[in-house]
Parts: sequence; structure tokens; C-alpha cells
Amino acid sequence: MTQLKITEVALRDGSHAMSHQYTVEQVRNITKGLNAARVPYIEVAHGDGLGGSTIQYGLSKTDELKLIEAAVEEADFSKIAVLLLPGIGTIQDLKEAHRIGAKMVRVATHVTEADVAKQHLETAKNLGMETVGFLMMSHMAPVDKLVEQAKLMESYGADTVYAVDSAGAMLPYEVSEKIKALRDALTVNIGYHAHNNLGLAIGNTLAAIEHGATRIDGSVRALGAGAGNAQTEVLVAVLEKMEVETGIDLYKMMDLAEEVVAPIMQTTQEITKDSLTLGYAGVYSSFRLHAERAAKKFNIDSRDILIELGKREIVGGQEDMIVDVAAELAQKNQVTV
Ligand SMILES: CC[C@H](O)CC(=O)C(=O)O
Ligand SMILES: [Mn+2]
Repeated sequence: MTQLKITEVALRDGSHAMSHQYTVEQVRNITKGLNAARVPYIEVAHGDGLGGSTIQYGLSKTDELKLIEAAVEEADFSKIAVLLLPGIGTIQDLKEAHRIGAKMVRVATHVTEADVAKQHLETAKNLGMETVGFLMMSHMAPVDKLVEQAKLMESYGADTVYAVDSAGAMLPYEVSEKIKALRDALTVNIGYHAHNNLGLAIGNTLAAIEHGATRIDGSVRALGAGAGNAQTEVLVAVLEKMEVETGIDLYKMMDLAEEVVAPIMQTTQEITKDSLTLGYAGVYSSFRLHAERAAKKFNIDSRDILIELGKREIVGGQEDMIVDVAAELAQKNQVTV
């Protein structure tokens, strides 16, 4: 079996849970620990990828290039990766990230829109970077559509194509079916990224591995959007019991989680009613905090906003709809009172 390679996403996906307030010191300390534990890849960026620091997505406390630079300085084993959503991040952002030492880029699109990744993947390849096509909200596409879009990513030069369960909405049989179909249709590596909103992140990740995924995401202490991702140290322990080699030092990951990451988290990671609603309704995990703020502002139940967003199939890039939906629901409530 090809060795499984884990990408740690707490310094990118976890940026959502940290309201994009990471400091250089926090990034240095976490990277130091991940590097010592021999995690192959560490993703660092705003939660919405390069260029994500905006009023729409949330302003970063620290310029992400400074965070990436700090991570590159601390990592002599781990490779630093960045995420880029075409339309939010630009080719210029990509070149800048590469110049300061990013070795891998994950170009993320909605699951039916792989074609917008072409120029970013091609540019990254020309720069000599490792390339990943990251198909978000994979639960929304039937198997044949996912395969079609993954093939596009492969044709643009992606070394790996991920099925991304952005909403943490997929059930184990869906993961098995989708990963198997990708494995059968593609020659490049297959990856899987989970969110734990339905409590299935580790189980779904194991289903993905069983059906051929060799690139897997995790976040230490589950520091990711919504209820977080597959918790890296838990995943490493489970895989060790299954005799699947990750190359990661379990004790070092546990110590990092407990001593460095837990103390800086804004809240303990758990499946709250809103995280659970994300998975139940199939809504982007990064929408949780936006929906909670809108609910407070309009004095309505955040779960109603999330359910409505799910019904309308609102996807990443449409964050402004969260406030629109909240305002509409508040108005409806007034009419019916
Ligand atoms: C908004 C980008 C998103 O957080 C990427 C990701 O991790 C996902 O879709 O799960
Ligand atoms: Mn994610």
C-alpha cells in the first residue's frame, strides 16, 4: 500500500474556528510541534484560503504571508501547503506564497466547478509546486459528476484530487462509493477531507482509506470549522492500531494537542447544536460562526438559518446570503406573531 500522507489543517481550516485571529507566535509554536511529530504537510492560510482576509469572509489579525513565512522558518521536515479558492485568491497570491516557501497548493472549487481551477493548477505546476484539486461540498454531487470533475482536475495537472466533505454531511456508504469510483477512474492520488459535524469524521476517513484514499486531512485537537475535522492525534492512534503507517509520532501529537493547541482555542471543540445542524442540513462548516452572529443580530434561532441555507443549496462565496436569509426569517417571524 502507498504510504498514507496526512495534511494537518488546523492552521488553515482552524482559522475559521479562531475567527482568523492567529498570531505569528501561535503559528510558530504549532508548526514546531507538528514538524517535530513529523507531519508530512502543514496547511497555513486564512480559512478561506489565500486572499480570504476580507469583510465578507472575516479579516485576519495577521497578514497570512507572515504566518506562512513563520511556518516555513520553523519546518525543516514538514512541507508547508496553502489553499487557494480561485476568485478569492489570485495567481499573484500563489506566486507570492511559492516565493516565500510554500511547496504545495490545494486549489479548491465547488464540486461542480473544477474548470475554474485550470490556470491556478497549471501555474503551480510550472512553478514546480505539488498540486491538489480540492472538490468542496462533495456530498452535493452524484458519483458520476464527482468523477467527471475530478478527471478535469487531473487533466489540469493535479497530483492529487480530494473529495471534500465541507459540510460533514456524508455518511460512510457515500464516502466508500465516491472514493472507490474516484480510485477506479483516476491515476493520481485520491484524498479525503472530513468534518465531524455528524460525529463521523474518523469513521468516514477510515472508509475513504479502505477504498483507496492515500492523502488524508486532520486537525490537531479537531481545530477546524464546524465541529472540526478528523482529529489528527486520534486518527494517528487509530491507524497505528490498524498497522497503517503514517510516520507521525503519536506522543508528540498528543502533547502538542494538549499543551499548545488546547490552551489557545476559543472554545473546546464539541458537536454543538449548530455544528450538528451543519451536517444534518448539508451546509458549509465555515458558515457556523457567520450564522450565529446573524442569529444574534436578528434575534432568531441559528439552526433555522442553517436549515434554510441548506434548502437553498447556498455554497462558499455566497456568505452574504447568510444575513439575507436571517433578515427574511426575522421578517416572517414578525408577520406571523
Ligand atoms: C471556505 C474554504 C473551506 O473552508 C475549505 C474546506 O476546508 C472545506 O470545504 O471543508
Ligand atoms: Mn474543511
